[in-house]
Amino acid sequence: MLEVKEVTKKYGGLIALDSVSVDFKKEGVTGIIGPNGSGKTTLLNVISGLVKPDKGRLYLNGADITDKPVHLRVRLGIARTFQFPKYFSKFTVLENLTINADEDKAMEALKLVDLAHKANTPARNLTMYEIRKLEIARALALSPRYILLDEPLSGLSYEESISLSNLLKELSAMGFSLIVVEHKLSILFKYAEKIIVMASGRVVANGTPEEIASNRDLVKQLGL
Ligand SMILES: Nc1ncnc2c1ncn2[C@@H]1O[C@H](COP(=O)(O)OP(=O)(O)OP(=O)(O)O)[C@@H](O)[C@H]1O
Repeated sequence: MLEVKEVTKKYGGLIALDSVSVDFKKEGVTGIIGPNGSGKTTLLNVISGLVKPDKGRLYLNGADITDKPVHLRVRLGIARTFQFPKYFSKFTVLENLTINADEDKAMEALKLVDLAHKANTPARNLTMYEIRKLEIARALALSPRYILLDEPLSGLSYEESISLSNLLKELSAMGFSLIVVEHKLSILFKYAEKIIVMASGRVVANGTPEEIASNRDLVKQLGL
């Protein structure tokens, strides 16, 4: 279990996270939703170790990981993807993975996302859909237990979004725990088991997709 306990992060006078507490179980898909600027990406950054909280602690299976740097969190099983994909366009798909993983692990990960046939293609020749899969494969090659995904469907067509969400569902069924920041709610609500709603740096609701969608006041208030 991954636990975020009363985490606060300020940027100058702006409170990006305001005493956020939330638990993530080991399996399944948790969606994080909320208006622009509500703190979703900052929460992923704090969990992955890119951003250090001003207050609060993070625990992985009971162990305090608050002061652990990114690479140690990766070793403990926390990997991520980015809203704006980070990859080396001149490198091949496989080379983009072998920067951080051995070739066997990298090929295994590419097979999981159905990108093995593009292993030797330079990343610059990929479509956005394939780049999103490359990012997921790069996370998978690190043998994670948790994968944090920041808007994985961004820039994809409806059909591509459905395909990618099916892939995420499969990964979840294989035992990976996914934490997904997403704006495409109708698709997210079909494959997430739990939804966390953020507003102004706080968790304002959490529940099943059905519970959140039936909370009309909340949906209206947040413009979701
Ligand atoms: N590095 C930073 N420096 C200053 N302010 C920041 C920084 N990162 C985030 N913020 C601010 O913190 C707040 C929360 O940002 P965050 O990116 O976490 O929101 P978000 O919910 O992910 O938004 P979006 O849906 O637009 O991606 C915003 O007001 C943002 O401008």
